[in-house]
Amino acid sequence: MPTPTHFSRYPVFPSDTSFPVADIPTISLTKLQAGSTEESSRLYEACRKEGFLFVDLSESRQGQTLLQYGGKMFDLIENTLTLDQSTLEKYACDAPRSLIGYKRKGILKVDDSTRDCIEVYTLSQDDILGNIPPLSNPAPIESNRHDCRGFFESAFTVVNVLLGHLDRQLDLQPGTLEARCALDKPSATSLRMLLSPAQPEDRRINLGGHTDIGLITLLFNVTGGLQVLPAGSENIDENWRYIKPQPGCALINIGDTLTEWAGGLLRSSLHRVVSPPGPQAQLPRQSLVYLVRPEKGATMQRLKGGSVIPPLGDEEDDTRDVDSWAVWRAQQVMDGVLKPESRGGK
Ligand SMILES: O=C(O)CCC(=O)C(=O)O
Ligand SMILES: [Fe+2]
Repeated sequence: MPTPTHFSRYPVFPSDTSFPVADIPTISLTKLQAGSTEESSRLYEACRKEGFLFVDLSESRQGQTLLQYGGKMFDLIENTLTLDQSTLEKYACDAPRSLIGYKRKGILKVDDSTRDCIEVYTLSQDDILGNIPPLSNPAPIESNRHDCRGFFESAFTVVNVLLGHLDRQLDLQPGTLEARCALDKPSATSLRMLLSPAQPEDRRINLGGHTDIGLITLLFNVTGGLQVLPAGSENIDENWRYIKPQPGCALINIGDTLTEWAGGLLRSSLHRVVSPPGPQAQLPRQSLVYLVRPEKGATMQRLKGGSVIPPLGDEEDDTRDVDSWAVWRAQQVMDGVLKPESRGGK
């Protein structure tokens, strides 16, 4: 998570059993950077079994840089999403075609009778890094473009360490996964900044169960509220588990596209956001979600070569373009047609 200062602003995550916590492994970035085969196997196991893991950034220089930028982005969420509604509406996104820009509360279905209660501002990586002509964003973002760039670059540096180990574990040529999402390649990669209002009286779902569409997600939050449905559990309320934020760590989860590319070996897990547990619900909740998507023009086709990813056999290869696939899926989910569920994993 960003810095201890951000943690100290909130009551601690309650320890009573009415807020059951998921068992999520913590992997050391320093050990991965040093090439530890044991840590690499632990990473791969977590990507297959839970689809979620913490990466401890605190001992690594690159990790600490990311923590610092994460802290700055947390301040930016507050400065941006507390602007008045009419200012934010000028940047309204064009969902589901594109989520870049501002999303007000209530656009997404949580279930048949309820809508989401999260405000979101989504920043395009291409915009911040100059892969496309600049877009217009609210003033707090425009005056902090330099820090936004620092966030994207340092977050990708960390993600790239993970992708390098996944190449190795999946018996792919070194650099295979990075080459498909490199920073200078136009893509739908984005940084989602989320803010939910305080909801002390209300134990409700803020963002319905979903899987992330892209390759891999790096997430920072300070208060609880994110929940995962553990592998093998039926989708009923009692089975959902909270993910307890860990200081000095980023939370990572595998997305649908990487699961498809790897022939289902990795797990894209169903997750959702509910009111923060206990006293944490008295304050607004922020979170920062870096969603890595493949380069434009890539397809959903399974990665070939190597001895680990299973060959296709009789199944048909999915030649759809990644971005049109994502828009199609987002529309299905928004309309409540497609019931999201976990994919892949062992
Ligand atoms: O707010 C969170 O903790 C998670 C949000 C999330 O899952 C998403 O934006 O895809
Ligand atoms: Fe998500």
